[in-house]
Amino acid sequence: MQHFDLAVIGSGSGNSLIDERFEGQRVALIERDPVFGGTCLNRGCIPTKMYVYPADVLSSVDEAQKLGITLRPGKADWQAIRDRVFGRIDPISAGGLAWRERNAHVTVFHDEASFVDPHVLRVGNTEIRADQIVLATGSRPRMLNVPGLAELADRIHTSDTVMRIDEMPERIVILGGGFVAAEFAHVFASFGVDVTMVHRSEVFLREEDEEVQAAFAAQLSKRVRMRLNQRVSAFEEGPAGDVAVVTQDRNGVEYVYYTDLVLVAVGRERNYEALNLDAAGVEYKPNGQVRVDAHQRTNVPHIWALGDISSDYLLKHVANHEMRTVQHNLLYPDNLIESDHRYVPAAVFTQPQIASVGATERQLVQWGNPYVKKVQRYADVAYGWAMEDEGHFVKLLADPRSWHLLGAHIIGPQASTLIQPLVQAMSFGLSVPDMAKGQYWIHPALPEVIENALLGLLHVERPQELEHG
Ligand SMILES: Cc1cc2nc3c(=O)[nH]c(=O)nc-3n(C[C@H](O)[C@H](O)[C@H](O)COP(=O)(O)OP(=O)(O)OC[C@H]3O[C@@H](n4cnc5c(N)ncnc54)[C@H](O)[C@@H]3O)c2cc1C
Ligand SMILES: NC(=O)c1ccc[n+]([C@@H]2O[C@H](COP(=O)([O-])OP(=O)(O)OC[C@H]3O[C@@H](n4cnc5c(N)ncnc54)[C@H](O)[C@@H]3O)[C@@H](O)[C@H]2O)c1
Repeated sequence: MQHFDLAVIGSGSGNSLIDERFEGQRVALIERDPVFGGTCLNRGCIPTKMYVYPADVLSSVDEAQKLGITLRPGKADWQAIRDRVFGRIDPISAGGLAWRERNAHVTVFHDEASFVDPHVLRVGNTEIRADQIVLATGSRPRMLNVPGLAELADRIHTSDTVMRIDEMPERIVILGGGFVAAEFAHVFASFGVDVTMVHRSEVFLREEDEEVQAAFAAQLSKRVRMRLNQRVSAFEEGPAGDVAVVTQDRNGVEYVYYTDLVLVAVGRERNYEALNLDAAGVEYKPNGQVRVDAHQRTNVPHIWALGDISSDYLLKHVANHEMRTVQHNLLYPDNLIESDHRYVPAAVFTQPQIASVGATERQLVQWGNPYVKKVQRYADVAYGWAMEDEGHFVKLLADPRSWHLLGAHIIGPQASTLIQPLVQAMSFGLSVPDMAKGQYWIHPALPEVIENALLGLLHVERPQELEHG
């Protein structure tokens, strides 16, 4: 049996872990997918944003009129966009694998890994032994278990497949109301596709602040049909050889949506089943989330986990952070470090963009935390005037005793960029007055909307009990 110092399962964030500092070790890297490099590179963050950018450019035509310019409505060449995206990504994936296979200290296995015992993995038809094992097996799209799925499978897609289709559909039904649904709704609507979003609950983007949710629904509903509180009950062949998506609302009333293509975007499931975790005694939650401590160590001391398989956050920047924790802890076992999950930001690259970090107002109310809030409109700062902005804002929540930020929520252009100084302030404990007044803010740049939100916080009325404290 081949013996390794380290076995890493999963070539996404797991692959990045194996840097030159592991050159003295014998390392096994195991990947079951013929495509190397994991979700973010091949079917997640990167290709989606490469579709979002042209969607942003195309949809800017709608903004032009109010600025006094006339742009001709554009047209998306699906095949050109698709080929540009994957013409760039596929060689990166293939090149990454080729480079890895040339590493003398790394053996790449192209097979599925499962535990035989805490130190032994079955990899295809062979068994290997490793002193340390890292689980980085990620997640996959959740599929709905609905009649008609198998028969119409060629037209029912997930985020794994929809970006590679040959022709852009005229109509698409998107099932779900989370990040994936929101981003693809923007992409397809901007490309001129007739988009219907069907969601089983009553709000889109359930984790976001309520004011952001409301603004998002109001703005996206101008471009796509949004249907709430409906569950899919069947997929059927439609009269025109299309797909009939049959849904039911909470009162049992049935609806039918005819479409050329369906995108199922109802969340993700962790890739834990094939690992046979019980054979290693590794603890996991009923949904497959592997339990880890702050060092990213499972209950079995030589088995570590990172990224979607174990994290509360299915985000690449979190997977990368956790990867660096595991990397350090493998290299310096006498000086273990912890992952920092205090201020994890997220951005939804839809239109309008959304970004957030920290608590929502709803959470602060639930927790009974005193807070002050300021909602600052883009439209009230100079750059917002230049943009003739409507409906976008920054919402800040702060502790009126310590003046530390508790949450930041942005909906509007460049939200994913504007949030970063707020993440920095929260991470390093910068107070609202210091951040607002202790530095220059470039005039008349868009971050003035953050500056004004911070200054505004200092002027809102504080809860009465604090005035006398
Ligand atoms: C459409 C989409 C858009 C996204 N956009 C963003 C974004 O903009 N920003 C962001 O931060 N995050 C985004 N994400 C989330 C991000 O892609 C993931 O959080 C991240 O890629 C997880 O990385 P990972 O290393 O944990 O897993 P992965 O990258 O999924 O890697 C896991 C690998 O393990 C392999 N594997 C699984 N089981 C086994 C086994 N038993 N044996 C061998 N190999 C196995 C899999 O084949 C896979 O290659 C997006 C996700 C999706 C789906
Ligand atoms: N920009 C980004 O950072 C980005 C982009 C895409 C995805 N992601 C990550 O990937 C994760 C997965 O995205 P997602 O949109 O698939 O999931 P999600 O968890 O964001 O949303 C899933 C939605 O589907 C609904 N749902 C769940 N089960 C259902 C069922 N059986 N029937 C009908 N509806 C159901 C949920 O209510 C929820 O609204 C995100 O949570 C995020 O962490 C990040």
